[in-house]
Amino acid sequence: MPRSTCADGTTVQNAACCAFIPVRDALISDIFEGTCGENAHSTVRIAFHDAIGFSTSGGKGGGADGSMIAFGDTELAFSANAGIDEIVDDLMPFAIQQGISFGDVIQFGSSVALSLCPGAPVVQTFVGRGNATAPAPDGTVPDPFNPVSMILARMADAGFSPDEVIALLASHSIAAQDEIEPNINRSPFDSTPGVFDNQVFLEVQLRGTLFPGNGSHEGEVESPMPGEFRLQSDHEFARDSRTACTWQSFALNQALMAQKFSTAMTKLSLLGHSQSDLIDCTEIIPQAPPSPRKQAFFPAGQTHDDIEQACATQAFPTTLSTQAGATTSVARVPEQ
Ligand code: HEM
Ligand SMILES: [Ca+2]
Ligand SMILES: [Ca+2]
Repeated sequence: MPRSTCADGTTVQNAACCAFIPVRDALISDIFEGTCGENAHSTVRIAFHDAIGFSTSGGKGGGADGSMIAFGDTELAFSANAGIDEIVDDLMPFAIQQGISFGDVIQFGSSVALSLCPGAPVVQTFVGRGNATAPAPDGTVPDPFNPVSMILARMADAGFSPDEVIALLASHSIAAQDEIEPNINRSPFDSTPGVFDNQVFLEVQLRGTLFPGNGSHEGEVESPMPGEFRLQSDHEFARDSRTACTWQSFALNQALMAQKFSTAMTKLSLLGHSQSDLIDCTEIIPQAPPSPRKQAFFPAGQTHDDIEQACATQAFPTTLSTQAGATTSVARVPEQ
């Protein structure tokens, strides 16, 4: 098939992708403000919450269909979706103005958001989703206080293996909480929330010693450093025999993490769809800048002694270095 030339001079395999070039540019400038900040993070989160309303055995929604926006009156009232309303307020009028479906604004938007986060992989990205016909029922999105078995069972019901779940949790490298403890909103899950690195896998493996805010809350456990917030579910995934070795493998290998995440994200974005019904527009997704480092580091003041070894078959290596300087508080992600 001959390549088509778009209005801006870009050539693409499928002419339908031309229409998404101005959409991409407007997302970057108007929604994400050119940075891997709150709105980029929230768009990756809604990509999960919208898509996971799906079961391989049916009856749990249409997957990556934009139902989180189209049926927001229903789905945004579910407690696991607390806080998602903010990004819906941005993406809903944007999609209408651009003339694209809610399912596409979420999944295409997530891939574009990732392109602003240094270290993130390009995610194979499809467009052409139709409109949602019904809301997802409550209970499809895991809560951070759910036991590992329960989260793995829910994810398996949607078609994901334990290894794929851990790969998707690389997203918590560009993440913060607002809703569990609103007093310390925007407190991140790792010390580098603007970088898609593997710090979250290393830092969640460190011994928890403090609560960053005012004591404990449901779904929260102690974190290793001031300002950092740790989800109970992340903590348990890092220590459960079913997932600990995969968790550690990502702490030790950023390239592996990025590659497994990318594949799992594409799978997520296709829930409820046949790939052959959609159009592959990956070639208009920009490549993110590289991560500033190739290896994870111990935050200042922490060493290998602070690792809670959990993988039974491979010891955490002693080769990673400690960041220079005194322990500092992890800064909140600025509000957008
Ligand atoms: C599997 C179990 C998971 C649980 C229990 C979980 C739980 C949470 C919680 C409680 C928050 C904080 C929300 C708030 O208070 O504002 C959060 C944030 C986030 N989650 Fe997850 N999550 C899971 C999986 C995922 C997956 C699979 C993705 C994407 C692929 C994802 C992406 C994010 C992102 C990007 C944020 C940050 C949002 C922001 O900073 O605005 N999470 N998650
Ligand atoms: Ca959905
Ligand atoms: Ca990070």
